[in-house]
Amino acid sequence: MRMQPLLNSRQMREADRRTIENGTPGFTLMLRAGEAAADAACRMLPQAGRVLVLCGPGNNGGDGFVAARILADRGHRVTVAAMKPVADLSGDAAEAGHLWGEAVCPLAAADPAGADLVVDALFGTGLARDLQGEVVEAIARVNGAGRPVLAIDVPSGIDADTGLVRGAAVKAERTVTFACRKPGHLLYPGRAHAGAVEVADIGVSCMGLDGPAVHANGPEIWLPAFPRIDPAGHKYDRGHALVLSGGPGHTGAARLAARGALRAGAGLVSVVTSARALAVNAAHLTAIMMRVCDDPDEFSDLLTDDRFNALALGPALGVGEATRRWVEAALEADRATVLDADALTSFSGMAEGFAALARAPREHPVVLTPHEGELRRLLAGPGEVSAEAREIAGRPSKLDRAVGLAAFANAIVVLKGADTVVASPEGSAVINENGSPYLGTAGSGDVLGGIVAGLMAQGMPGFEAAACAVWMHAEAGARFGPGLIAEDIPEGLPAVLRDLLG
Ligand SMILES: NC(=O)C1=CN([C@@H]2O[C@H](COP(=O)(O)OP(=O)(O)OC[C@H]3O[C@@H](n4cnc5c(N)ncnc54)[C@H](O)[C@@H]3O)[C@@H](O)[C@H]2O)[C@@H](O)CC1
Ligand SMILES: [K+]
Repeated sequence: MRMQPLLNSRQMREADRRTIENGTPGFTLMLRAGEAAADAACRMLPQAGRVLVLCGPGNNGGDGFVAARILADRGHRVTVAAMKPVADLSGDAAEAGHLWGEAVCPLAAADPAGADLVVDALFGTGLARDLQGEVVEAIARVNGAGRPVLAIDVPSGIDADTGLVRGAAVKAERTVTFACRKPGHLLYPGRAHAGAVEVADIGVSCMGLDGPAVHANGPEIWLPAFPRIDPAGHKYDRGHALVLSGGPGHTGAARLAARGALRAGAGLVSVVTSARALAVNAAHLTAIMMRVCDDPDEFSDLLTDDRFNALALGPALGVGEATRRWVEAALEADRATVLDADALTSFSGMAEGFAALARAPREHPVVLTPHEGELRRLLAGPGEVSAEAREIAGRPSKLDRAVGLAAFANAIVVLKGADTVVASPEGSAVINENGSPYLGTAGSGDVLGGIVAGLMAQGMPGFEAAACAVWMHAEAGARFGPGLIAEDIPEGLPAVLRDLLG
């Protein structure tokens, strides 16, 4: 299993530049890129057919001209429509335009409805601003025609770094990209626009580049750090996770999280419950134990016992001062801690105060698991918030928001969604892609927090535990499929673990 780096457009330009400096001409790279695109097009259209290639003004368009030449040589009827006449192109793209060597029609005349396949080579990693005018119209015609579309490198109009639509964006059935995928292939809406993404090796290395280390999430990231069971060990070697329960009527979330922690392999898991909620918790728990704490001071006393080594709190605790005090007690105790839901929302408009608590010197990791709304409420109020916090909340890119909050709070951040991002305070991140829409079900996030805590209870480092939990949670959910409810996710973990651990 190899790590899958995701390079942003600046890193990709740097990788191209280094390859060219090391002796491979840029035009050679373009020929390889164009050939890879033509190969992908032929797989989509195995019989000779009508292919419309749309070429932009830069090197993405250059790849398109090369692909057009190869497709025509292989017997397809190829029409090229371009934003600029070949005479106005420069550099490698001009050379590619000459290689095509046949008529080019203006973009406005392109007729996607009359094609069996559309090859989109308008813009790639060089997209620098929102699209306007005739390109937007052409993209609307392509998307409206309903013909299969192959995008070269990135669906045009998708920002390769953020996955956001810049004005308008092509909807592709497949995308062929070069060297490695870009964050915009995994982040929505880019992921939906890209369709199936294949990576072509054109002789450009993605390794050893400066800047953020962003990867696709997968076992190669965290399996080496996965806690291995000692054949001679016992449950006390595998940690004791505590999950805080809400009051009577709000206890289910904690039990879901606790079940996630136990299935993830924690040796012992206890639900911390008030005396008032004890009966209802007791009625529903068997392998999971209970501890009664009626206030944060009792919780602090409990935490003088250092066998309790991982904590999860937030879901169904209620928003307000009381929950803030439980969070303070948890953070002061310096255990591996997961904060979710109400534990975050209770600090709405108090981002600085929250960050000060989380940033206090500590030995054990803090993992925050907000969804977008919780991140926004934490960082942007309502209430007085610093310009720094507001700026992070307002970043257009999900990746940048996650990395920003991680640095701000000196915590690992799991920014949840269909394209969950896990970010470390140092700026590295993974983007998850094995999820399924069925995971968006009540209580699903509670189970996730519990899995993170369960892994950390076994000594797994915070970032790896978070990335692993996100992946296993998504995998269990995706395998279950339709009808999934949160209770099914912990029960799906043993099969996932069996496959992972062999
Ligand atoms: N040596 C290389 O750099 C290689 C690049 N390759 C291809 O080159 C692409 C990157 O090429 P470029 O950097 O030329 O970038 P693009 O071809 O993506 O687009 C850049 C051009 O579009 C213009 N532009 C940007 N945003 C615009 C907007 N909103 N409206 C109108 N015009 C806009 C820019 O001024 C520039 O002329 C990659 O995506 C890939 O397809 C491949 O050929 C492999 C090798
Ligand atoms: K493109």
